[in-house]
Amino acid sequence: MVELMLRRLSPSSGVEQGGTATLFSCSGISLDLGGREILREINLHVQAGEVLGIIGPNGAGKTSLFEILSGRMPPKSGTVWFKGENVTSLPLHSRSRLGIGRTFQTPVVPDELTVGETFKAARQAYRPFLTKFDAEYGADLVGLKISEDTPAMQLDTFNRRKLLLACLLMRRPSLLLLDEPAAGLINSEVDEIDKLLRMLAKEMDVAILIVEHRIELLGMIADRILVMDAGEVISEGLMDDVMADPKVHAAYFEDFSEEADA
Ligand SMILES: Nc1ncnc2c1ncn2[C@@H]1O[C@H](COP(=O)(O)OP(=O)(O)OP(=O)(O)O)[C@@H](O)[C@H]1O
Repeated sequence: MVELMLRRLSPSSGVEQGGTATLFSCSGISLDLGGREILREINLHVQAGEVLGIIGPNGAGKTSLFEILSGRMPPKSGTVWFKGENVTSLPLHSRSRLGIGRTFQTPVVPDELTVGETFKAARQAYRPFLTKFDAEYGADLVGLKISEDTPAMQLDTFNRRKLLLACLLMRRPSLLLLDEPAAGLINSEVDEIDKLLRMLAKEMDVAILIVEHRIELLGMIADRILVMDAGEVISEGLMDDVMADPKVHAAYFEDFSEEADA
């Protein structure tokens, strides 16, 4: 009992941090793959309605971190907390049920299904099964205006991203893990994603962790930025502050000079 209380009151449990209720957090996350250290002692936290942007040069470990936070991969060590509970050992589908939704860099849609069938499969993916109204709610939120009979494979990148996001949103998640949601989009589409994410966070209180290379998008929507390099967090804070951090300059500058030398 005492241990449980300590767990609940511990800052790393994410219940109370800096005077604000933390919805989701991780502490001491490390990961090895193929005999290499990929992540080392990562800590982060996010509260309801907050947008945390994650940036870093290629290979910094951002996607690997999302694999762990979403439950697709176990860490070597460390803990993931959601709504005050330790969810480190829960797989992806169990975390989805609790209210964690994740999107991927590449918006892969089902080969053989239409838009309507994709929604149906998502509605029935796990209990509680959802209704057509839930699917319409998700489609309305993202502004998806495509006939149900359209094969999902025929959708362009933007509508694929919208379809996949709608399938997540119809479950009313309280946390979204978004891996480069603007990749492959043109500027007007990025603006639409920007508005949608702001609405989800600020009007619907959804917490968002977003990995994104487009600094201008993050500058508009992120409340805080966390910068990763070579598997570690090297800077954290407001966008202007992290961009002025010499460690961040060094991480990007060294990467670019290595690319130029190659
Ligand atoms: N299955 C794996 N086995 C071995 N190494 C891996 C594996 N997956 C990723 N890595 C390595 O882990 C490191 C981090 O990769 P990761 O994709 O997480 O970085 P990232 O920051 O998301 O990069 P990008 O911005 O290019 O998407 C890279 O060096 C990558 O080569």
